[in-house]
Amino acid sequence: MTSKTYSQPERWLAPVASGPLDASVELPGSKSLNNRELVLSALAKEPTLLTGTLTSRDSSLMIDALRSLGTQIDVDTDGSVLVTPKPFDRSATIDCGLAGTVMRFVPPVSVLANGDIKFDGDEGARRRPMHTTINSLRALGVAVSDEGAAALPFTVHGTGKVAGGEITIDASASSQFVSGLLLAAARYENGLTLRHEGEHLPSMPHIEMTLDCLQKRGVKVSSPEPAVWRVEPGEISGGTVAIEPDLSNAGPFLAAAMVAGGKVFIQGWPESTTQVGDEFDGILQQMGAKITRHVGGLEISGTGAIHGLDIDLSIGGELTPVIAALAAIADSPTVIRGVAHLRGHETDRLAALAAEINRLGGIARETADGLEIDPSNNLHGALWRTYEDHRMATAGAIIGLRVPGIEIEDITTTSKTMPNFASMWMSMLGTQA
Ligand SMILES: O=C(O)C1=C[C@@H](OP(=O)(O)O)[C@@H](O)[C@H](O)C1
Ligand SMILES: C=C(OP(=O)(O)O)C(=O)O
Repeated sequence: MTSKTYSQPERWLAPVASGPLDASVELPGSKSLNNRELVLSALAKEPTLLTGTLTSRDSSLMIDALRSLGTQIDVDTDGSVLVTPKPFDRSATIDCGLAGTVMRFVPPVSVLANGDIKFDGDEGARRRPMHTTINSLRALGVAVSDEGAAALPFTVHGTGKVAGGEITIDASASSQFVSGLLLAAARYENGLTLRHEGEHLPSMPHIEMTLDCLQKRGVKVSSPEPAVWRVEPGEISGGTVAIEPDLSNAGPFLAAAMVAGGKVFIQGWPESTTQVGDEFDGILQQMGAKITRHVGGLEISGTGAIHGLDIDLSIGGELTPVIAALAAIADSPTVIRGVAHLRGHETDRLAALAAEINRLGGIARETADGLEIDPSNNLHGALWRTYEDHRMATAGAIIGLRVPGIEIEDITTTSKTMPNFASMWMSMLGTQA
């Protein structure tokens, strides 16, 4: 399982923008919402129809994982997905690929199975932090066997029910440890009171997204004090749930308008959302963009001028590669702070971004919890390594709009959350005046 790749690696020469853009972009569904709603649908008391879903490696891995537990999932050609909950009555082997949402969300669900559920994933997944998930399941009284490394692979020995109650975890390395437990907790006999004690708590909006998804399905949730959450035991409703467009994946397209100049309209930008990608609005304005919200979407326009900034991105670490790419071609220095946990993402993103920006003749330094990036007059084409990371590939494409000759090592890494990235990028450029 560990050597499995989704598709053959494919080099891709990033296209240079030859003029200002005038594009309208339709994004695929949000990975974070999609995979939360798949989990909640499998745990619900009745079927759920999901519309506007994401079709990508991470969503397929989640569908396969929930099917392996027993859930019936019917995928329609129009992109809607009907999830019919069924008993988790069997043992199973689950491939997490490189998906944080699968490796952190499915184990707390699998404790409800009557059987042994084995989890493994890509080679890179075996390096991602999993100790908090494993420790938290043990704290709930569930037997988990690992190979001593508190990482993938491991097996959850489900008995069909869990008492729940109160546990304390350290979620410094990922908010997904919190979200995974909260998503499953309404099905624990006594619900769950979850307390985080640790140095950092990254990605708060993702935790708020989890609470919001639960609440919308009739689950009683609360946060009695900071870093403490309570999920009452109870039924999870089904019905019809629409998945919003992925605002984190809007990042490269928004950045494109700033690099090439001109404007890009993102279709379906929600008026209100729990997605942290909404933060691009304020951040990119600080970097020089003009943003206007319209009914039905958001429009960004740029002039090609990009300014550096000093920013704490702890609330949205997954936005870092886009900001770092813009910083590499900005006219003033950038400091990105508060994202030490990015070292446990698809790859060590701080090391990867610094190495690749420097390979192009840029000036980037890793700090303990982020990056410092200075303007450079020496940017040139080179290989841009992708480290199996979708956001490394799209970051390279952003710089490639300005700097000729950037070859993306493997563009198929974008299949993790946006398999059509390359063709969407080309059609956006096809609109150049
Ligand atoms: O819950 C989620 O859907 C996510 C939470 C965040 O994880 P971390 O807190 O590990 O950064 C984010 O980076 C990831 O892309 C998706
Ligand atoms: C960190 C990310 O993914 P994952 O859900 O695998 O953690 C990401 O998409 O930026």
